[in-house]
Amino acid sequence: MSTENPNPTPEATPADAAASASAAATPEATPANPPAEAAAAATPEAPAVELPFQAEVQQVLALVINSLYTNQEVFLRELISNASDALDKARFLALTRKDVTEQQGEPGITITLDETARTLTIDDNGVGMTRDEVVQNLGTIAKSGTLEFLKANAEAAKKKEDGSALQLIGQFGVGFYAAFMVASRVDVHTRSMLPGAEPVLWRSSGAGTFSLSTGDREHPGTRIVLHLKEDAAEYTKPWRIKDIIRKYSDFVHFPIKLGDEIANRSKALWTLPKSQVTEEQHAELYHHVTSGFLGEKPLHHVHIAIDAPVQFYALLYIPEKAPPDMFQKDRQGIRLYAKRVLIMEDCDKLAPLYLRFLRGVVDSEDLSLNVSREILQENRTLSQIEQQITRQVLKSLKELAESDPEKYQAFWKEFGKVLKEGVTIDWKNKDQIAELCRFESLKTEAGKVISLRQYIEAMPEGQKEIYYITGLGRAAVERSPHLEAFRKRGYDVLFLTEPVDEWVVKSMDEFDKHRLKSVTHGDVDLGEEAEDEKKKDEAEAIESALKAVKEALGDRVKEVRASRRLTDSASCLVSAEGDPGANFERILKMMDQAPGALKESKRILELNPAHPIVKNLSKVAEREPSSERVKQWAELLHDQALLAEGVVEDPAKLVAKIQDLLTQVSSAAVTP
Ligand SMILES: Nc1ncnc2c1ncn2[C@@H]1O[C@H](COP(=O)(O)OP(=O)(O)OP(=O)(O)O)[C@@H](O)[C@H]1O
Repeated sequence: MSTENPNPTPEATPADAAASASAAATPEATPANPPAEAAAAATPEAPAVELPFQAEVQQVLALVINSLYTNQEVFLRELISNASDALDKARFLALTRKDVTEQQGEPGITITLDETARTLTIDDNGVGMTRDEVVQNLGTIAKSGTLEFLKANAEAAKKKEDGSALQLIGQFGVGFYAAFMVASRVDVHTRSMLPGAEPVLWRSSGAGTFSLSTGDREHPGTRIVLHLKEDAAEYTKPWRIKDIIRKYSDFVHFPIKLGDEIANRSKALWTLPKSQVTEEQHAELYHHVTSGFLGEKPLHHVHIAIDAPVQFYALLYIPEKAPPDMFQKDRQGIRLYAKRVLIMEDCDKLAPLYLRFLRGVVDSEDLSLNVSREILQENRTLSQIEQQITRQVLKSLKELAESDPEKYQAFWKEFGKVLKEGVTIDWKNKDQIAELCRFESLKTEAGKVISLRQYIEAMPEGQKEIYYITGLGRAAVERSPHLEAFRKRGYDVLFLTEPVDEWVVKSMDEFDKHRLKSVTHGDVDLGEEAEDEKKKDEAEAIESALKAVKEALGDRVKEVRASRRLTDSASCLVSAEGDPGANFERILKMMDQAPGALKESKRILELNPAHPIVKNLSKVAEREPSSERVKQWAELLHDQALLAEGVVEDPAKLVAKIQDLLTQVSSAAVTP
């Protein structure tokens, strides 16, 4: 759901009403994005009606009540979180529309406990809900797939007994229903700030239906009364409630009143000096802004306070695990506040795409509350904030890599492939991002990574270039014949095994003055004169093989030449310098962006002049350059080069060729 400016003009128009009435049917409707003008929605004198919960809600409720019962106390966190959001939305509406009903009193949350009646009441003077919104918000489940996810995870989470079950609740917009873990009946008295809204009373015992009637709430806001179950009487004890608030909701930047006391510190965490924010508070805010994403603590946070050229605070979190929506367009992002007022719940203009794993809050004094989403698209202040955030986050990651390499590796494992995109799109910060990149290599163990800087520092004398190989995984590149000469020389070769790497190397010609060079492209020159001479002689010695093989393969290869990169294998295929390369072409094909349009570039077949097969072939080819036998061997040298890359176009045909050859060899062996 997004809290964009719902209506920048002060007067509601018929068009608004029509638009918002249709919005009421959408699950994304929120009070700050009003789905229905109250005038169109309320039916003031209607008697109480009994309505069924959406079928999904019934199942979710059953799961919440019966399966996810450990750590019950978080129900309060969920209700406070909703109240805090409602207060944020009220502030926003009050500042952007003149026609809404004024909020009464200071914005805040009040909790009242009644031991005798065994009730807990949580009251906010936030945005409230219209009748339609009540039905929509407390009768259905907004996010699709919620039930399936809960079902799939509830049992596993329950078994773990580490609280992860409850974390599931917040993540899927079913926070409110957590009330039924502790309450046998819930009454919601609410009244929307929208013009003409009537009070509504929603009531349910969580068993299949809810009733809806005209309420008696005088002012905008929501009061939720929990009639606690017998075994939940502890939640009428002030000390218990205070504890829970301290534990989960201390960061809430509205006062939470409990009796005569304010139970939380009610200060926007991001405005505090860094040293004053505890790890627990970070965890709480993180939970709030991520809707309790899997209940994890943030892996790392970046706390920014900047005064010029634009004033803003930012408290940004990097999750422990990649959020499942990271690659979706409507993923959760960073919340944008202007002068402590939430103006957008998910603003994608605050960080570049390659930092899309960031979650958190940005708050600026320099933004007008009246900005609409369209204006934000072009907003200069926002782009200045984005630049600062980018710089600070990259700096913080660099510090993390230096101070806590293990944690950095954990970060890299989850988000490396996203961060790497930065090399290809952010020219200004390309070098800093390149510094942050990590790769496996010929010399690292599987799963271990090194930086480009570490690579350079470990280069043996004489090595000038940074060598890499691209492919679809460590296993695919590790045994590649292209690495043979490098292995022999003791040169390391970076393994670039993610699709994005192809774009990375195309955007990065060099790093710290060392050229990046693909070991599967062009010629290799490992730089020893004497070697060169020797190779030249060897190449001359296999002249006939080179010619005969080229003739046999015809147009399928660009060239057949003697290899300087093979030591053990007989043949390999390489791309000409400047050609896209086989792996890249394979990736493009998989992406299938322009089916059929992609023409594979031809490659060069290299033969190892020191290999017995090649030497023998050369001798035979001298005698009978176009014989069937020579053609057959040429085919096999080509096939075996493809096989080494894990790609054989027609395996059955290859098997037939091998069988043929074995037949000849075995016949020769039995004939004395
Ligand atoms: N105190 C409240 N005031 C106004 N609206 C509320 C209040 N409590 C709940 N709502 C509305 O009911 C909706 C459903 O609440 P619920 O806690 O089930 O999910 P959510 O808050 O949308 O998702 P999540 O818990 O993941 O943040 C909210 O999005 C909000 O629109």
